[in-house]
Amino acid sequence: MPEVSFLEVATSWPFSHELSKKHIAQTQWPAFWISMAYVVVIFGIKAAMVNRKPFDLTGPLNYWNAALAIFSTAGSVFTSFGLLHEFVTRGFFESYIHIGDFYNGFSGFFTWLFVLSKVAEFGDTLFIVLRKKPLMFLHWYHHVLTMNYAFMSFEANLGFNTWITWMNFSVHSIMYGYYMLRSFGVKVPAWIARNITTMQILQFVITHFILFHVGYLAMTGQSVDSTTGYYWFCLLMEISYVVLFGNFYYQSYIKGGGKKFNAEKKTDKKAE
Ligand SMILES: CC(C)(COP(=O)(O)OP(=O)(O)OC[C@H]1O[C@@H](n2cnc3c(N)ncnc32)[C@H](O)[C@@H]1OP(=O)(O)O)[C@@H](O)C(=O)NCCC(=O)NCCSC(=O)CC(=O)O
Repeated sequence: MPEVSFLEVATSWPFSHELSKKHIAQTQWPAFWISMAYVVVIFGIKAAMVNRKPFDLTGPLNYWNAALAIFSTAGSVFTSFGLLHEFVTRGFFESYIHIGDFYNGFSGFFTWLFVLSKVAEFGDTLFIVLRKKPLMFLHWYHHVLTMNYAFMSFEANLGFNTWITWMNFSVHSIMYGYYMLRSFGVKVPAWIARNITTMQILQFVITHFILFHVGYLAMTGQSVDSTTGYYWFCLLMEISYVVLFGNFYYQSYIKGGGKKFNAEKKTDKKAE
């Protein structure tokens, strides 16, 4: 199979879903090995930083978060149009049962970039370890698994990936907006962080409903655009995210008044 370059896909017009699939198919294994190297590198840096002062990376972090916030917002807008087109032309349920035009045109272009951006998002963790901020299991586990799911499942033309892409872009536009404000030094109230965590959990819960519906249709012998392997990969991944983010929510906002709310009270007192 001839190699397909990034530029070839990026400049294909109208956007070619088939070409983007070839591109992701040929990069999915390098991406897998990058994700393994990522784990080694972040823990290596974490260990190397033990006796060093944290780097002040405020400037680069501002640009990083701003870029990801802009990219996610653009992705959210274009995939919203893509999904809306599916609702109007094929109906609400069909938008996740079978694939239509979503992977073509601008929404297809951004979905392809979405997959690739999952490798770029590893950069978040570099900032965490170099700035000596706490590295949560949830964080690196989520980054590794989401990236591999996005790359591996792209070839399978899954109906429900349209919704997953759109929801994740939309939540990330707000999440990176939040991180951007934080790195700019803006004091964002804990209730806003709580609402963002709620939105993250909500996207995983909605995906559960979609998967249950698709699973029910498949079990009753109806046609769905899914495969058994990727269906279970997706379902188990989503279950683990609900558990981990649910626990994060409990620790941050509920247990003993909530870590984030308590930290906020402390800084408010100091400021008085
Ligand atoms: C409200 C949240 C978005 C963020 O909660 P956090 O506890 O991480 O947030 P926080 O306010 O305490 O910020 C932690 C510190 O990280 C800095 N920080 C800045 N930019 C960052 C970036 N791009 N990635 C990670 N950390 C970053 C902040 O400035 C802050 O540093 P300082 O203390 O110096 O100000 C939450 O819902 C969440 O997702 N928590 C899980 C942690 C995580 O890694 N999430 C992102 C990947 S998960 C994801 O992406 C899910 C999805 O797919 O939807």
